[in-house]
Order: sequence, then C-alpha cells, then structure tokens
Amino acid sequence: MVLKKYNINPDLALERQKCTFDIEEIINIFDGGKEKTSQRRKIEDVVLKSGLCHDDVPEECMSLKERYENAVRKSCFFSKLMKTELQEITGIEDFETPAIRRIADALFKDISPFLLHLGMFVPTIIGQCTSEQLMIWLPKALDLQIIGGYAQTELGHGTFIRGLETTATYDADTEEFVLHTPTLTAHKWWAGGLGKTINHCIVVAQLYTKGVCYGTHLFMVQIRDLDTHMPLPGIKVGEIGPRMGFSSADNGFLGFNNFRIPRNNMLMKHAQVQKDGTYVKPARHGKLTYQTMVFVRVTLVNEAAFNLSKAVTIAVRYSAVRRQSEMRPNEPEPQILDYPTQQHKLFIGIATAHAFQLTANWLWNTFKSVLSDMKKGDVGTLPELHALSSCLKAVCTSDAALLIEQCRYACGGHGYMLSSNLPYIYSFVAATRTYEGDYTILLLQTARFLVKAWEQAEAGKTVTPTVSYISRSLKGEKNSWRSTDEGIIKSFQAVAAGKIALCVKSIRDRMKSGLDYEDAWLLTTVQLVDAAEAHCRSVILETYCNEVRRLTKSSSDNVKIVMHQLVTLYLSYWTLQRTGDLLRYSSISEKDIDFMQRQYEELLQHIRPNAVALVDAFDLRDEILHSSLGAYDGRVYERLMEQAENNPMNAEPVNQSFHKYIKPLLQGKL
Ligand SMILES: CC(C)(COP(=O)(O)OP(=O)(O)OC[C@H]1O[C@@H](n2cnc3c(N)ncnc32)[C@H](O)[C@@H]1OP(=O)(O)O)[C@@H](O)C(=O)NCCC(=O)NCCSC(=O)CCCCCCCCCCCCCCC(=O)O
Ligand SMILES: Cc1cc2nc3c(=O)[nH]c(=O)nc-3n(C[C@H](O)[C@H](O)[C@H](O)COP(=O)(O)OP(=O)(O)OC[C@H]3O[C@@H](n4cnc5c(N)ncnc54)[C@H](O)[C@@H]3O)c2cc1C
Repeated sequence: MVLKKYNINPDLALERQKCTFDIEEIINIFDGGKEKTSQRRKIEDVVLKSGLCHDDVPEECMSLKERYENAVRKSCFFSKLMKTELQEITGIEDFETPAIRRIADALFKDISPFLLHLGMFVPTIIGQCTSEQLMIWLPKALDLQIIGGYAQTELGHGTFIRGLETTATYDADTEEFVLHTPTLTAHKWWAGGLGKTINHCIVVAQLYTKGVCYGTHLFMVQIRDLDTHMPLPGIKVGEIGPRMGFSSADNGFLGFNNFRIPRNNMLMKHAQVQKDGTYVKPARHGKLTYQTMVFVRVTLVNEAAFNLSKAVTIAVRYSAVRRQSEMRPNEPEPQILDYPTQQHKLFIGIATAHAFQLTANWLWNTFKSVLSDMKKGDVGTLPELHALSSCLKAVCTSDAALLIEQCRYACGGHGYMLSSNLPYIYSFVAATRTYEGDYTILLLQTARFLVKAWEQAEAGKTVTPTVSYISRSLKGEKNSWRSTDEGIIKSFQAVAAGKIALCVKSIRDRMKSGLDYEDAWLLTTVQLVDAAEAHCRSVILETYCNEVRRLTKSSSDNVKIVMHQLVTLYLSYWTLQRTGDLLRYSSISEKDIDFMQRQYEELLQHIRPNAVALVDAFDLRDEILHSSLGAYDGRVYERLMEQAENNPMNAEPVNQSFHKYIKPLLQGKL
C-alpha cells in the first residue's frame, strides 16, 4: 500500500516537544555508532525507493495462495536487490545482517519463504562443510543459484533429535548415501520454504555405515529439478497446511523413498565417512552438528528485541493519540497514556526492548568469541555458550511474546485489527518460543549446566563468570538487600543460587530414598526449569546494567538519565514481580518492597514525558511498522477508515450471497 501523507496529529506533536534528550544519540547507541546508523538508513532508502514494498491489495486481504505467491515475488526481487543495487548504491560491502533483517520487514507483514535460506541453510554450509564442500555450495547459495532450507524436525519428533527416524545408509559399492523415510512419523515436517520454494535442503538423518548407526548427521540434498522445479524421483514433498502465523513461509513435509545422494553430500567438517565406509568421529565435541541451532538461538534474542520494539512503538504512539474516559468530572478526556495502568503495561515494554537488544549484542559477541576459540581447537567455552543461548532464547522470546500481547491489550479493540500489525508481530514471536528448541526444553539444558557448575564449585573448582555467584553462595556469603543496581543484581543471583541449591538437594534426597539419577532428575524438573529461568533473569539484569553503563559513558547527561531511568524501571519491575523469591532467598524486607513499589510508580511518571520520544528512538519507519495505529504521524482514525475503505469486501455494495441465500431466507424460499 502507498502510505498517505497526513499532518502530524497535534497530541503526538506536543509529545515530541516534551522530549528531554537527543533522540539521535540513542539511535546511534543501538545501531552501534553514527556510521552504522547512516549505513542502515541508506539500505532502508534503497529498499523503500525500489517500489518493492507496494501491494495492490493489503496482504491480510489476500488468499493464502496469493499471499505466498506475492511473498515469493518480493523475495526474488529483494534478493536481486541485495546482490546488486544495495551493494552498488550504498557502497557497503560487508552487509550487517540486522540492517537487512530490519528492512526485510518492510516487504513482508508475514514471513519470507526465503527466511531459512539465509537464516539456516547458508549458516549450516558455513559451519558444517569442509573447505572443498564450502567452495562448491557457498557461492551458489550466496548467489541464489540454489535455494535451501533446514529439514530436521519430523512428524513424530522435534525436540528429541536422537529420536529422528530418517535414515542415511552408506553404500560403499556406489559411494552413495541412501536416504529413506521408514515410517509415517519419519516424514520431515515444518521446514520453512520446503513446501513449494526451495530446491535444496539440509537434511538431518541417522547415519548408518557398515551396519552401525552413528547418530544424526547433516546431508545436503537436492529435492527439486533446477529447471522444472518438479520434485526429483524418490522425493515426496508439499506444504503442511494453514497455521497460526508463517502463512507465506510454505512450511513443508518431505519423505524419501530410497533416494540416493553422493557420499560427498554428507557435511563432513566434523565427522566423516570414508570411501570404504569407515566412520571417523568428530575429534573435539559430539554436538558440533548442533551449531546452526546455537547460531539461530543467538539471533532469536535479537528478533525478540526487534519485534517487541515494533509492538511497543505502535502501542505508545496509539496511546498518545487515543483519548478515553475522564479522570475528573467535566474535564476533557485524557490521553490513555496518562493512566498509570497504561504506563505500567507499556513502559516495561520499552525497557525490555532495550534490555534484550543490549543482551542480544553481548550474546552475539560471546558467540563470535566462542567460534574463534573453536577455530583454534578449543571447545571449552561451548557448554557455557550453549547454556546461555538456550536460556536467553527461551526467556527473551517468551517475555517478548507476553509483552507484545500486552501491547495489543493496551490498544483496546483497534489492536485486534490485522491492520494494527500487532497480531502478526505476536504470531511470529509466539512461534519463536517453540521453534529452535521449545521453552521448557532449553531451560532444562541450561539447568544441566547449572547443576554441573554447582558440583564443580562444591569440589573447589573455578566456574565460568556467568555462574561465579554459585561459588560465592557456597562460601556462605549472605545476601544483604540494597536497592541499588548492583545490590538488586546480587539479590537476583542469590535467588538463582538458592534455587539451584534446592534442585541439587532435591535430586540428592530423591537418590538417597532409592531413586536412580534419571528419575530423581525427572521429578525435580519443575524446580530445574524455575532455577534456569532465575539464572537467566540475573544474566539479563546484569548485562543490561553493565551495557548501559558502558555504552553511555560518553553520552550527554540527559541520555544517561533517561537510559538509567529505564534500567531502574526494569530492575524495580522484576523485583516487584519476584517478591516471593526475594523474600525467601534474599534479605529484602517489606519496607524495601514498599520503597521499590513507590520508586516504580514514580519512575512511570518520570518516563511519561519521554515515552513517545523513546519509541521514536527505535527509529522504525512506517513501512517497517505496517500499522494503522503506530504510524509516525499518529493519524490513527484516518488510517483505520482508509483500511476499511480499501477492504475488498467493500468493493461492491451488495454481496452476491444476499441474492443466493439471505433474500431467499427472508422470503421463505430457501
Ligand atoms: C538439546 C536437545 C534437547 C537434546 O539433545 P540430545 O538428546 O542429543 O542431547 P543430550 O540431552 O543427551 O545432551 C548431551 C550433551 O550435549 C549438550 N548439548 C546439547 N545441545 C548442544 C548444543 N547445541 N551445543 C553444545 N552442547 C549441546 C548437552 O548440554 C549435554 O551436555 P552434558 O552431557 O555435558 O550435560 C536437542 O535435542 C535439541 O536441541 N532439541 C531442540 C530441537 C531444535 O532446536 N530444533 C530446531 C529445528 S530447526 C527450526 O526450528 C527452525 C525454525 C525457524 C528458524 C528461523 C530462523 C530465523 C532467523 C532470523 C534471522 C535470519 C536473517 C535472514 C534475513 C532475511 O532474509 O530476512
Ligand atoms: C513456525 C515454525 C517453524 C518451524 N520451522 C522449522 C524448520 O525450518 N526446520 C525444522 O527442522 N523444524 C522447524 N520447526 C519445528 C520446531 O523446531 C519444533 O516444533 C520445536 O523444536 C519443538 O519440537 P516439537 O514440535 O517436537 O515439540 P514437542 O517436543 O513434541 O513438545 C510438545 C511439548 O512437550 C514438552 N516436552 C517434550 N519433551 C520433553 C521433555 N524431555 N521434558 C519435558 N517436556 C518435554 C515440550 O516442552 C512441549 O511443551 C518449526 C516450527 C514452527 C512452529
């Protein structure tokens, strides 16, 4: 749709006059510097001027098939733009994925069918191929001569990778692997782009050679003819059917009937099958084939932050424009943003988007540093990265989904309109809580690491920095509550340590009473999930505080003030959310809780004048927001009427169903 130009809504104009800080300074902080902001804006300009974002009919009014076809059209032209004009026009050679990722949302309200190509196919090639394999597939993939996806999950198994049933049996006579789907539940299920779009995919299958099963490995498989796009003989492939979101992502199913691929199509960076069928196991770590999942979990923290920032921008701008009810008799109706309960719903969304974005950047740097250790042959830092990326993916996607839904509540009935974009944002983020490792499963992975860290610390060994609080707790360090940033973080660490201690005790007690370790663990899993979540909270709180302190060192005083107000709001909010835990594991008193409650309510008042400016500082263009409620000009009612008028249902004054059914019914002739 072409966005109509309106004058700024007067309420929103007044809000912007109240701003106490330089918005551009905050934008630069989140982009990673002035230079990066300017690069991102150049990329956005190119894409927005390309005309690619235009739809004749709103996406939500198209049929599923039309939506998919439209998304393929846009994905193709967008890919071409990325390969050619973007590089030429902007002069940027090294594309920063976040900037490309952001602008991709201007093209799709829903999801690109190519998402998995850059999201998982290319990263798997980079992380799992030998250098010879890399030279064959990477240039083709980057040049889009082949388009790929990632088919791991099956109809019967997603979480339990070791339970996957697809087999890849090596035939030394022909030097080929035979891929086979032995049962109904062995069909690959869910892979994005698989249904109709991609011609290649990474397939995860149980490797058999010389009659022995060596567990799951990755294979490069061509599934469609490059010219006709017909499925190759021995391949059964299709779309899995309508879902809550991801409507244009053609998630697919895939089955193999003794389908043969060359030996060299096993991705052999870590494990190999030699020509004679001899298996060479990975030299360093058994889970290196899971690396792409770790990469995606890391990027999903960024996705959580980005999508939350979109939702809260929409809801805050809407709340500044919307007037409802009365605070006192005979006074004009206030902006709903003036209600403290509305501020309570929304300001935590702004603070959380900051917290997650800075945590995502920190996690990305941690990921890069672990990759560089691994290149040197050191896999010692991988378990901590796995534990961190697991819990952060789980908690950030889950919190973001809840807060996005809260943004929809904050917009009342209009938030329920697809044109608000809030339902789309929610359905995308809701899926991120499940895919790439379900919430509970990933927290249990972190819990494994925490219990091990506890045992190591108990044995007097040094533990990694993110769990060093365990050693302090074991030394008997008592928590004394202080309502400072550092004091609150220490208390959250005391909560995490207390919960881990209880888990360890429960497991040991259960074993003393005769259970084996597996059963003792299983019966403790409710507590283990809780302990991992508490650990994750302490990591986010600490990272957010540290990063704001570091990044605002040379900022103006007013930016320091407002960024720190949000940090304090975040700390106070979580203190009040977790009073039960803090009363149990820290020395917080009722008086301290009263103080935190008052501080929280005062902060809502302090942040109020800057609320619109703070969401403006996410620098999200209208074309990326796609929202009748959240546009920069605040012309909510005009846009709602516009989208109603553009609704194809209104193209004819009388719908044909009147003549077919209603009229006969009215006349008693049906
Ligand atoms: C971890 C599991 C739950 C269990 O696995 P196992 O049973 O094999 O392991 P164990 O429990 O026995 O553990 C053994 C041991 O290994 C450790 N471990 C486990 N995993 C890892 C790991 N990843 N790394 C390191 N170590 C690991 C574990 O801790 C144990 O250690 P100890 O013995 O020491 O305790 C596992 O089965 C699992 O992970 N399950 C989850 C399955 C999953 O995640 N599936 C994902 C399928 S793919 C998918 O869902 C894709 C979704 C869509 C993705 C979209 C991408 C979006 C990206 C956006 C940005 C892209 C930009 C694109 C731009 C544009 O175009 O727009
Ligand atoms: C939109 C979308 C896109 C996707 N894209 C892809 C893709 O491109 N490629 C791909 O391979 N996959 C993809 N997936 C699949 C996704 O990765 C899986 O759905 C996900 O990993 C969860 O696995 P599952 O569906 O088997 O859930 P299940 O494991 O069956 O989970 C169901 C419930 O059981 C619980 N549960 C399971 N095991 C345990 C346990 N051991 N302990 C305690 N509780 C347990 C879970 O917590 C959950 O509540 C996609 C999924 C979605 C929704």
